[in-house]
Amino acid sequence: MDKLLQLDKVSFAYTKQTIINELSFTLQRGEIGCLLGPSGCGKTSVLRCIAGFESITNGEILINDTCVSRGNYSLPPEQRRIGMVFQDYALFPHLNVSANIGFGLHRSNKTEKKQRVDEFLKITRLVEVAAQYPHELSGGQQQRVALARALAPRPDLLLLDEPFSNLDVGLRERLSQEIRSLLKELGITAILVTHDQAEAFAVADKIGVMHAGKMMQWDSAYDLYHRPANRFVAGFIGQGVLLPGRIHSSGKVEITAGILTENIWLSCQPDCNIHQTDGLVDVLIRPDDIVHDDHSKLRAVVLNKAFRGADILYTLQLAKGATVLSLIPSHHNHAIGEEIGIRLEADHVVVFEQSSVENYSCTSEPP
Ligand SMILES: Nc1ncnc2c1ncn2[C@@H]1O[C@H](COP(=O)(O)OP(=O)(O)OP(=O)(O)O)[C@@H](O)[C@H]1O
Repeated sequence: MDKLLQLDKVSFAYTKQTIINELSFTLQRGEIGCLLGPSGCGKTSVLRCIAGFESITNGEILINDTCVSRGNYSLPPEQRRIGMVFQDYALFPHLNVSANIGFGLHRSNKTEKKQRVDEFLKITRLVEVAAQYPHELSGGQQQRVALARALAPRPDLLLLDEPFSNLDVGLRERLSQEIRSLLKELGITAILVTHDQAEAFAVADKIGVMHAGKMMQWDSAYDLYHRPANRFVAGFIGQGVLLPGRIHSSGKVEITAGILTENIWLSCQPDCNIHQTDGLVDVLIRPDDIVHDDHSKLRAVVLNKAFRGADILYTLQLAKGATVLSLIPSHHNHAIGEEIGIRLEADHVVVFEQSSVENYSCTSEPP
């Protein structure tokens, strides 16, 4: 694999307000990356810097190992070989579908242009509506036109800014999977911006979780969920609760809320000093770590429940007062206030040091 895009300690400011703060990540050729984070954390600004619409204040952006942006230099957007799909699609209303798709092909002759437009009409399943205008199309069709228009000039990199946000949930899910298949088939390297985790998980190979202009973690969906680098990522990705715990000198972790009968082994990074901090930690417990078991001695009271179709997400209160979440198959339909049996079934847990501002995330592994 080779690097297609590299951001190295990129910073960007509007007037004096820092918007992006020493952000770094790398995307390999053919990979799909996603920037995920709360509103205003700077996701769109990162795309605009990569596209060359904004000048960065520090750091470097490289595409195909060539620097396109640094503090005092910015290659013009039209020379970056980048395609963009915006939230509102930005289709030209006075041009029909074919003309919209062909818009960026000004370097091709007439025959080449027609061939390329026909190819992308087919790829994006728009042949039947080729002569129609944007206002005559559904939201999903408009989005496919925007995608075809961005892909037709064969860019090195495709940037997608919240491309599904105007579509209803069902269509979003279907189109996000369709787009992933299409990009993979064509071998296109792409970055998607979204604040929807399900969308990021469905489309991306690598996900960057951003917070206040900083990259909190750039990783696979699996590692973001199971090995979050800090408390922000642990709270932002998936669901779960942090329960107080204690690390024993044996290297095992105990959850003081009393949900463990046996302690779990813990393995930490070499630079982690968690064992020297009186062993006080917060242990991340995910809803899938707590299973329903009628025979368990550990009892919990149903505080709340959210029906999810196949499962119900229960909020449960333990005897010692702590609250946990549990994802239980929905045929186990318990009433609020009912007491049920539960047990912890976790292959691994993640812990964070309680006392330090620094966040150490340690993951337990079987001995
Ligand atoms: N033209 C501008 N002038 C000044 N500040 C701006 C401008 N555009 C964006 N900002 C600020 O930059 C910050 C990051 O905005 P950006 O749009 O990159 O965030 P985002 O993560 O994409 O947000 P959202 O998910 O809401 O689209 C915000 O605080 C925003 O107010």
